[in-house]
Amino acid sequence: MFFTKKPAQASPLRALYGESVTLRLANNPAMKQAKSDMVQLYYYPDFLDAAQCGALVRMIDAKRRPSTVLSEANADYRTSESCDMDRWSEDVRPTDEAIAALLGLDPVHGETMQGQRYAPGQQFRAHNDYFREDQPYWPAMQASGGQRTWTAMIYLNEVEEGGATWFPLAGLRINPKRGLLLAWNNMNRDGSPNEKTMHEGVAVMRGTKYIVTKWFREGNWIKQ
Ligand SMILES: O=C(O)CCC(=O)C(=O)O
Ligand SMILES: [Fe+2]
Repeated sequence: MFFTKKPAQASPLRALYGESVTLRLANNPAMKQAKSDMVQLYYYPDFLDAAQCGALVRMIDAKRRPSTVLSEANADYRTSESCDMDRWSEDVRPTDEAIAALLGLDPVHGETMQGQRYAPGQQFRAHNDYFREDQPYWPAMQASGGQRTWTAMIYLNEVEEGGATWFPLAGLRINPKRGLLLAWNNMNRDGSPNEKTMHEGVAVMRGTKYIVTKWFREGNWIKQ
């Protein structure tokens, strides 16, 4: 008997999210697309101002705890500290809703925004944000809204050295800049997972890196 790896599945629903968000971003003059045939990645400089970034940094500092991952056993895989940002709080909600509106997605698809803090030496090793449907965690993810489609992240400060977000397979490397938002499609045009979206939060060398990340699901994260 042979066990073969199941080929990545195309999905009309995920393809539709790819297409609708792409159209929306293409019509936003503040949004710039990275030059890559492999990954659909967009930049929006100064999406948040200094005061908004500062408020989020203070919240992360107040609530941070060691980060977790779904399946990598390796202890140094994600060494940053994270926290969930309360989407109903008056300090989080406007940013949370602004990100969803920017992408043209209903906020119910958005997971709880995560704050992350990286001290010198801390990193988030190469990974894909989408879920692997052959993993034991998948049924639980399916029940909480299914596959991740788009990722949005915002750098909340400048880092003295290190801390880039690196997409080694797509040849893209983005340096942290306060207020800069990145958004990328984790899927291919046909809605299958795009392996070329593999990325890494490169170790910080000097300074501290603060970001917020928001992952969008194909289904509803918030149950109505
Ligand atoms: O820290 C970074 O630059 C990347 C963070 C990241 O990949 C994530 O939060 O999914
Ligand atoms: Fe990621």
